[in-house]
Amino acid sequence: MDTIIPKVTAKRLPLYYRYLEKLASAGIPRVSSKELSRSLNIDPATIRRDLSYLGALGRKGYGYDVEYLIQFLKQFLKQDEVTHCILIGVGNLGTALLQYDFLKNNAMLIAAFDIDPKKKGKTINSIPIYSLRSLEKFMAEEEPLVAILTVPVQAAQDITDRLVNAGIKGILNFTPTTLQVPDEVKIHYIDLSVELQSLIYFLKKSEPVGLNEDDR
Ligand SMILES: NC(=O)c1ccc[n+]([C@@H]2O[C@H](COP(=O)([O-])OP(=O)(O)OC[C@H]3O[C@@H](n4cnc5c(N)ncnc54)[C@H](O)[C@@H]3O)[C@@H](O)[C@H]2O)c1
Repeated sequence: MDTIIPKVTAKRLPLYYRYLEKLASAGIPRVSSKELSRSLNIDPATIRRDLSYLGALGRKGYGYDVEYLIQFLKQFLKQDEVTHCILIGVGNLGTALLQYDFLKNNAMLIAAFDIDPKKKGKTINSIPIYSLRSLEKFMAEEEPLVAILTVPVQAAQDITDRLVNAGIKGILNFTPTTLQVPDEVKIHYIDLSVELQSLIYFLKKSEPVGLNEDDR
C-alpha cells in the first residue's frame, strides 16, 4: 500500500472507484478495461497501466473483479476514513462549496470561517460559520487535515500562514495566487479559467478531450 504512483494515475483512481461502486450497486460482478474505457472516456491501455500500479491485474477474457477492485481502491484511497476539512471565506464561492456534499468522497466539512461578523453564528447546510478569530483555537481542538481557501486573493497568504502554523496538512486553493508553504504541506490549485482555456485549446486542436492525457 506504500506504492508510489504517478500523480496523473492518483487523480484517476477516485473516478474508477466511483464508477465501480455504481457497477456493484447494479449487481455487475466484473468489468473489462474496454468497458471502463467507454464509460469513463479513458484510454484502455491507460486504465490497465493505472490498475497495474495497484497490483490489480485483469484476467484476459474475464476483466476485473468489481468487488475486489473496490476493496482494493477503498484501502488505497483510504475511503474508510472521513477527512475533516474546514473552509475559509464564506462568500459566493465558499457558500456554493458549503452546499456540496463532500461526504460522498469521504471528506467532511466540519466548519467554515469568515472575517465578516455578520456571518458569524450562521450555518449553511448544517455547517457552522465561526469568526476567523477562533481559527487557531478550533484547529487545536478539532485538528482538521485540510482547508479549502476561498478568500480574496489579498488575504490568501496571511490565512495560509495561520493555517500552517496551526497544523493544517493540505490546502485546496481556489484563490488566484501561488502560496508559500513548507514542503510537508500539500497544496492543490483549482482554477476554472485554466481548465476552460485548456478545454478551448483542445477543442481548437480538434483532439478528443478526455481524462487520458497524461499531462493533466
Ligand atoms: N479558482 C476558481 O476557479 C475561482 C472561481 C471563482 C472565484 N475564485 C476566487 O475565490 C475567492 C473568493 O471569491 P468569491 O467570489 O467567493 O469572493 P467573495 O468576495 O464573494 O467572498 C470572499 C469572502 O471571504 C471573506 N473574507 C475576506 N477576507 C477574509 C479573511 N482575511 N479571512 C476570512 N474570510 C475573509 C469575505 O467576508 C467574503 O465572505 C477569490 O479569491 C476569487 O478570486 C476562484
